Amino acid sequence: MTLTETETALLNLIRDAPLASPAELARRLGTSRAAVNVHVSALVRKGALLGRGYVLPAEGQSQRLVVVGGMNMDVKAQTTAQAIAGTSNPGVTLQAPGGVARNVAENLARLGIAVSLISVVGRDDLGDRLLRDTAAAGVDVRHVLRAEGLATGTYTAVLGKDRELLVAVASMDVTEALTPAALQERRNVLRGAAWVVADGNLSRPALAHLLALSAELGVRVVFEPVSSPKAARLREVMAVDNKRLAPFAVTPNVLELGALLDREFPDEPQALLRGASELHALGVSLVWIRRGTLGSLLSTSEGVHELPALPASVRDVTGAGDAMLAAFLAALAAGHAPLDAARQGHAAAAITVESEHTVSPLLSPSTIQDRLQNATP
Ligand SMILES: Nc1ncnc2c1ncn2[C@@H]1O[C@H](COP(=O)(O)OP(=O)(O)OP(=O)(O)O)[C@@H](O)[C@H]1O
Ligand SMILES: O=c1[nH]cc([C@@H]2O[C@H](CO)[C@@H](O)[C@H]2O)c(=O)[nH]1
Repeated sequence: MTLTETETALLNLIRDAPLASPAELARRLGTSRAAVNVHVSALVRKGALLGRGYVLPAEGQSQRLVVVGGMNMDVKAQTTAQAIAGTSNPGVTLQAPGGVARNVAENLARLGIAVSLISVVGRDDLGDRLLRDTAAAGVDVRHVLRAEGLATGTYTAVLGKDRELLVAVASMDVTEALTPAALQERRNVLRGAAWVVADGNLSRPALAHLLALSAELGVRVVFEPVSSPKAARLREVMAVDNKRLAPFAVTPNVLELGALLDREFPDEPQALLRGASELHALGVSLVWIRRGTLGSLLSTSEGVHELPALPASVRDVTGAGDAMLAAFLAALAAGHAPLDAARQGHAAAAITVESEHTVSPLLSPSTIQDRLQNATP
């Protein structure tokens, strides 16, 4: 992270007087309030400040996160014998609250982080259940929109007898109701957040608006692509104005990396790192590429790291990436360095793949620590 002379001077002033107003900072720096706002945004983008209110990163400091995007009821059907296409197969089904943004929010709450969810459900029984279950897990759901005349989203996955995904259908038209205007009405929820997580379920206009709003408020955004078709939305939004709209961080798997950069990538470290460098050149500071059982690659201005996946007895991989992101952010919020935070992310993913639920009810700071200790040779 390289700071300009003015940014360094401003950071020192903020260290001395964390509660000084922008006007006061402008006076001491001999510049305008507008210029202070621009420098503060740059400091947040570079990770030197955590957000507006000029909060500096500090060990153990409690922070609030906001997650924006999709919320579904997941229906997972597993065939009990080898699946036969084009006919009815005997099997078992399980319903569990899902949706990437909702999952990330629930995992964060389970890890003790104060988290608000901005999402949308229909005015129906599934919506009631999702709101009730998500609130019970500790998420602030007061800002979830209830769309009139639209059904709550569902994600229906068919798994084969060895629990591999055969096909899945996401029915999420309701997400369109999360418009730029709906996000604008909720802008005060974003103010002062340590991070905003945006998922790829957001429509292009909503994503563009959220990125612009977060830049204006000086809040860092991490974009979780969800799937390769949805990842392409960020590419299209950034093509308009990548300097202003690039998120601070992105967490694609290999296919989604391809969609972000509009070409295919082989799952090889050198090729993936070239992709990460291209994203850095577009203004993304942190790129964390997921490689399933091969682990992940983390690329920041501090360097590049290859991380292994932790051993696990897999029951259902749904939601592993969501838990991994949540544990990573929870660790960053607690003052850990990105590499250590990423290790905690892999431990959370291992705990999640062992659960039949999309969010493991066993996830907690202590189960993550146990998992890491057991994984150390
Ligand atoms: N079969 C597996 N065995 C052990 N760990 C796994 C397995 N699949 C995934 N994981 C763990 O979960 C992490 C996230 O999974 P993956 O890399 O597939 O990301 P993703 O495609 O974003 O996940 P998601 O299924 O949530 O969309 C992996 O990096 C790894 O730590
Ligand atoms: O298009 C989408 N497909 C799947 C999901 C969700 O992904 C979760 C697993 O990572 C799962 O809960 C599903 O609802 C989504 O939010 N959007």
